[in-house]
Amino acid sequence: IPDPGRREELIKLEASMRVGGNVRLSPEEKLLDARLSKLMQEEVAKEDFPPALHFFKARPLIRSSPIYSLLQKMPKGAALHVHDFAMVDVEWLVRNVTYRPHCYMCYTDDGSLRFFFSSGPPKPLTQCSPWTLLEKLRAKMVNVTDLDNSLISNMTLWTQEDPEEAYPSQDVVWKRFEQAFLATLGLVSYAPVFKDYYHEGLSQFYRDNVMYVEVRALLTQFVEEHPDFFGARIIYTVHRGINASVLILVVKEAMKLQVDFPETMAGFDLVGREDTGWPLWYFREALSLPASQGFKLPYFFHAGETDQEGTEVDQNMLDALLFNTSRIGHGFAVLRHPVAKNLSRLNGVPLEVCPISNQVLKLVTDLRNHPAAVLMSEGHPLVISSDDPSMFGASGLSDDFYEAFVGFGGPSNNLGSLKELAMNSIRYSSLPPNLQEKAMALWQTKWNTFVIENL
Ligand SMILES: O=c1[nH]cnc2c1ncn2[C@@H]1O[C@H](CO)[C@@H](O)[C@H]1O
Repeated sequence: IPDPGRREELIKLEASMRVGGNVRLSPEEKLLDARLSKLMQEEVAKEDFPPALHFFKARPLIRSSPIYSLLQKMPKGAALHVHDFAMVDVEWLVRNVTYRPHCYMCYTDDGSLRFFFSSGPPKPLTQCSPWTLLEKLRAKMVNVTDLDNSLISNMTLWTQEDPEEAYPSQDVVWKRFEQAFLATLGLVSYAPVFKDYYHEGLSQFYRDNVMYVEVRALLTQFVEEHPDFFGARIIYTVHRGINASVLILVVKEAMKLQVDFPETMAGFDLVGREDTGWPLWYFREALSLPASQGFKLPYFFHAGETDQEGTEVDQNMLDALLFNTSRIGHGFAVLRHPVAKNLSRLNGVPLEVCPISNQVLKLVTDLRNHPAAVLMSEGHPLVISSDDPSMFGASGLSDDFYEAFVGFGGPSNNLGSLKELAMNSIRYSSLPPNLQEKAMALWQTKWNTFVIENL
């Protein structure tokens, strides 16, 4: 016969193990926590429970939730997993960038877009329509809005259609995803646009109360204009489809960048779909190069962004840890790899969890079933990030924080969980210790204000 006292004890023990389970709350924080807990009860009682729905359908429900408005105002710390060309609202790219002079456009045979800035017509691309100057095209059109809307939908996965019908498989969604990146690339890799793009990207995160970003980006004048922003660092990346011999050259380049720009370079990573790319072990010679020369090149590997069991790629998490990765991008496969999971925990190597990305790219349907729901309950080191917000119709970090906070454990979470997640993002960032301390102190001040203002 269970002893009620013992039961109580075990429930408390579990609660103390969660992310944030040991955070002690001040009297003010307790008041806010009580309010939050009431809101959470109302949220989980909703018939259309947002984390159970595809984000494209859930977004209006999320955005009208009082929890979302709190999360928006909350100082969330750092965004540690964000891709370069997926930071800024696509609307901005079309309405601002494609209206600049010298912007050429063409359609590929499979209906995707390519752009190029050039003073005269660029060299024709194979399997692509002839280039047209957008300025000329728009001058001839009666309805430019339709054109602009079609450009927008070409550069994001966001759709009003049923997402399950639009993207029936991982193959389909990844193909569209990579095409959208290629379209964006032609706009953003033009130097004047590049500068504005990063400024705009950092602004979008800053407006969402994020104070530091780790991205494949250049430092801009943004920090001077916003002294309470800690800037951005670059994780230099290359696509995991390249040859092992080419990676040797790329890693050498990364080492050089690390020496030349120690304050901007955070380290190195490989990107692209894991299931169709080379496994990390294939690149072992190149990846061993820095350490074999006594050189410190921090790694931030994408690993375990797969639901395929037992493939070579499925070993990426363990290999990332063996190569001494500083963090793991995604780590969705973690529950199937107990040894990798223990190593990540013992060595304090956090997983960068990106809930909306995993849902849109079809690793999980209902976010309550995301592996990070288990990790949260065990107090595993993790941070929440947004991966490619512009591709998914998300904004800053708030949407992903909502999905994690409400979806991964719902009422088991409290203000302490949010506090710990935000602090984790600073603690696990690659800011050097002195800046980390400064960032944490500033974050604490912002947090106290947030608490008082939202009691
Ligand atoms: O979730 C992701 N996993 C792996 N690779 C990604 C993800 N999101 C974006 N990219 C990769 O980043 C490149 C642009 O920096 C894109 O081409 C895409 O391959």
